[in-house]
Amino acid sequence: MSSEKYTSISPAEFFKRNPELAGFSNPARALYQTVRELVENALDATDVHGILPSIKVLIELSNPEKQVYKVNVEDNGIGIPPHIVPNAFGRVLYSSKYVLRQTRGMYGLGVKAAVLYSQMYQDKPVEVYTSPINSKRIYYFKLKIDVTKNEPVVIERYSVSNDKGWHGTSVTLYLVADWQRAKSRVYEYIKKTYVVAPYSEITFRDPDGNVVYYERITDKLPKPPEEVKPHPYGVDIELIKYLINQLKKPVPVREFLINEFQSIGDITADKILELANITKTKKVNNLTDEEISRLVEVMKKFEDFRPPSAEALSVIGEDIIELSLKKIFNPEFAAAITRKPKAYQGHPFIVEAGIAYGGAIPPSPEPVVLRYANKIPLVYDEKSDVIWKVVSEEIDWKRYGIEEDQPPLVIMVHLCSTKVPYKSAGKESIADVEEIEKEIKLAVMDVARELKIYISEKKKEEEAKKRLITYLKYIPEVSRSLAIFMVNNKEKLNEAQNSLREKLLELVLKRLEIEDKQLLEEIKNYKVEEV
Ligand SMILES: Nc1ncnc2c1ncn2[C@@H]1O[C@H](COP(=O)(O)OP(=O)(O)OP(=O)(O)O)[C@@H](O)[C@H]1O
Repeated sequence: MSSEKYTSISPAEFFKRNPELAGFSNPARALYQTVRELVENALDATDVHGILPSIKVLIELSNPEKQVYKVNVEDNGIGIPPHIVPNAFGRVLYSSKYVLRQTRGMYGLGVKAAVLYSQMYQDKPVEVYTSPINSKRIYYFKLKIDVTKNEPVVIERYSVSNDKGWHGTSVTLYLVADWQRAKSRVYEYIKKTYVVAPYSEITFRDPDGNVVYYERITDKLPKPPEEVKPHPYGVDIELIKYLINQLKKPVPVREFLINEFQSIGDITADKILELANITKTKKVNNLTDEEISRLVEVMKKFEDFRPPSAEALSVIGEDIIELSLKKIFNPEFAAAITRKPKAYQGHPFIVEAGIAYGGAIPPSPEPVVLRYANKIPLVYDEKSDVIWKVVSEEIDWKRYGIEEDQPPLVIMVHLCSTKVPYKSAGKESIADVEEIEKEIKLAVMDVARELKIYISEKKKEEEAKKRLITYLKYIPEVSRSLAIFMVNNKEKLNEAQNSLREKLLELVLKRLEIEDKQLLEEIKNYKVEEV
């Protein structure tokens, strides 16, 4: 007889048992991941809603004996309505981001995974202060998660008057962590976050008391993403059933298609229903399972839909990428490209790429690859990411004029989508979806071509300079001989010699088509005295 025991566990219990799936695999990574989840929520509560972010991050050693660290992140975002707070922080898989709009968050897990990790090894609850926009009160909550029930347990709550009109959220978590091992990743994460959001102001105080302040360098916020309806290419049977269940009252299937999906108008709805052999006027609640299945099949194969709307996406933009690359790496060359929107399985996506070369970039056997997804810098698991695969395996850099064994090269790639295909809930690497891989390759090739032009022009200039220097060496001697030949008056000899020098120099420069103004100046100054 079998002695197997069958039980079910709650989502909270599942992530408590498997914290590594959410990125909490050890005390160092847990600290990094906590900062990340809080900062991402802070940014989602600001830039996505058209607010210029001001974010404060603080990490402090709270109990040296047990290595308990306090992490506090405060934002000036939209705040959280008080009746939502307990679930937002205490119920795994509860989110405001299960809609079709590009946000950093998408699973409804991040901050709860941090709370779960926090309460596993120390006893202080999570603390939240929040005030929604225009709220007259600031609300305070202290809570934990009941892991078995996947429910918040509110330990303390109160509210105070919001005299100064503050809005935003401040979250404090305590966790057993390893700052020394997390340090470089936390710094890297904050810096890379700021790089693609230079419209933010970020203050970071670390446990050693060091304060870094990233000032806002532009007030220009990227266009916030808009919520969109699902695209028919992304449809499945369960989605149709879900959308039908969400309706306040049953409507005819034709109206349902037009109202609930993007890219379906009167004519397209008629065509789809004809192909699926469903009566237009049939109410959706009367559709059989077989009819829904036929409808899905037709929608997936229908070729005349417009591609998914890119309104739901918010890119970083070529200007900001180029500016940031120049600011951080101080290269001799930088370029960026934002490609046109594309789609995979009904999800719109855009790939952006940037390249920086030379200057202060140190030579390295492998290029430095900066990976971003929905404006989140991806810091861990580089080698398992499709971006790495494209940059290191699919591009033949020699074809783009890079001949060094250790090129001073930085490649930046940003994927934005309403659905980023992460490999795990820790959101550190992107899966190799064919359409996305192809776009990444095209984007990197676009910027690499610009680099190729730059390198080949630079080479031409350098060769010309070398030739020129050879010619220049002969100019004084040639002009002296010619001058002796031309004038017999000793007093005029110098004058003639100088004028011949000038003319010969001009001729050589013209013949070599030197156009680089700086180089020209250098050569003119270099001329006679040094030769
Ligand atoms: N600082 C904040 N300001 C406003 N709302 C917040 C803030 N932090 C959390 N929330 C709300 O709490 C919800 C849950 O956050 P959580 O980090 O658990 O998941 P998520 O951000 O939705 O998705 P993901 O798991 O992918 O990060 C968010 O969807 C948001 O509505």
